[in-house]
Amino acid sequence: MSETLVAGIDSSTQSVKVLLVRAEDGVVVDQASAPHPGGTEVHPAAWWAALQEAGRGLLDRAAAIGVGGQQHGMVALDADGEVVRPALLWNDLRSAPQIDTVVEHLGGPQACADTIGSVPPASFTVTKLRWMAEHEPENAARTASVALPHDWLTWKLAGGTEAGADLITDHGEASGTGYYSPAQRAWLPEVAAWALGRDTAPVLPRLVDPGAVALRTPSGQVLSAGTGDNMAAALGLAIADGDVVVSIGTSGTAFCVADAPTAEPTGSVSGFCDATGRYLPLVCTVNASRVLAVVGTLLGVDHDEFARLALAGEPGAGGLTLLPYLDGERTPNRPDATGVLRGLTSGVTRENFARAAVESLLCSLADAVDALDVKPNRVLMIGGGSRNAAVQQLAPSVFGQQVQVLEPGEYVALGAARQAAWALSGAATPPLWAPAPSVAFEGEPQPRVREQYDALRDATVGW
Ligand SMILES: Nc1ncnc2c1ncn2[C@@H]1O[C@H](COP(=O)(O)OP(=O)(O)O)[C@@H](O)[C@H]1O
Ligand SMILES: O=C(CO)[C@@H](O)[C@H](O)COP(=O)(O)O
Repeated sequence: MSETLVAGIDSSTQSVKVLLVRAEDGVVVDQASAPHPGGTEVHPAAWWAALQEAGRGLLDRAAAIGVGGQQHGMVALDADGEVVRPALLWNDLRSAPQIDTVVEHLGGPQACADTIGSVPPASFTVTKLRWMAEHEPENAARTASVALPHDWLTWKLAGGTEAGADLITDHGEASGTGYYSPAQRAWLPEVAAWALGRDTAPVLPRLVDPGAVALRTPSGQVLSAGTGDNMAAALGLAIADGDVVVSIGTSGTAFCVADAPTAEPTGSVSGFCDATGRYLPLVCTVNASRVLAVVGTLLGVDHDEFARLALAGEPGAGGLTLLPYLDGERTPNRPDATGVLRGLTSGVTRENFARAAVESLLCSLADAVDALDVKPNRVLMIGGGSRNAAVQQLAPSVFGQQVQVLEPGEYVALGAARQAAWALSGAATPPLWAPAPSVAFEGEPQPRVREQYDALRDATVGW
């Protein structure tokens, strides 16, 4: 008897990854990836071209397909379904000035968080729509519908050509827009209309319930609702209460599952929905694996040599402290920040420079975990940066607890595949797949590392 295969897609910031997975037990039978262009403004056609390249010979073998994608990106479509302008991505912080406008419109920080689940950072789509209305009114006026990266790709897979005709999304992705209510689990079209500076709301994707069949491809394959990449990772890892996931990709994220929506008024925690009908409070930073890449490039070394150098450095990096807000920062909200290096002396070494970079990344992620305000039973680490031996070995001493590093894998794409298998099965709950293997790392707590970092972070407010 032939096995049933499903495909999971992760259309993330730097690349697209496609997994072909056995529906029955989640075993990956084939995979491929293709790069995305750099920058924070990308034409969606580039994602579609990359997906076609990576999906060749894989997607057509799947009975069902699920798409996970980088969250928040603004894909504005005109009445003919054409892209109005290149998408502004989650890490494009030009709409930071529009945060206050949105918060004021919704009645202040707490009212805003109660209405849309979050005090929106510049990543959220609503601030980008508002930016477009203020800076490109002709594009705002032409916008007939608004999708997000995974919605648009799912629509393309369904053969969509008419704006709004069959755009779909899920509650997880919708909760990152800023014109959706996690408490009511419904769109707020009036907020989208206001953001675009007009009376009529754009067409918003139809909300599909977790586990439902959303659409079909022209050849009849099931398309599940898809979701944002962090929700997909949560589904791929099948996280439970007490688990906190730390993901080190282009973004750094810390998230957990919850029974009730979050409405945190400081703006640190985004109150998302997950992909199973529950909630996913999440803290996100924009400077993650790139911090390691930038310092590694300056030192002229590859990932492995960089890790070796960092592990040969001293705890606290001999007093060298890096504040890693290289490209501005989202959490804390410092969109205009740049990186700061303190404690540079003539005794500086390559080892301590590498060490300072790893410690700074881990401290910013430890801040993210703290902002969630939960006591983790388990910290699970995923993402490209978690493959770095120095990150793995130093994380427990910075987080002050054991860290489980998941075996290298594409957990966003795996979660999207699990959602596809769920939709295909018609069952009430996702299929049970074996948990991904992980390695546990332990370490002596090093409070001095965080003290040094906290002092620099707090001394540079307003820089
Ligand atoms: N061993 C490693 N050490 C440090 N960084 C790494 C290592 N392996 C991969 N990366 C980084 O991980 C990033 C990709 O991670 P990924 O989770 O796929 O990101 P995204 O989903 O945002 O595209 C790249 O920036 C790459 O440089
Ligand atoms: O904005 C967020 C979460 O709110 C980011 O986590 C994006 O979803 C991008 O993810 P990666 O490409 O870094 O995985």
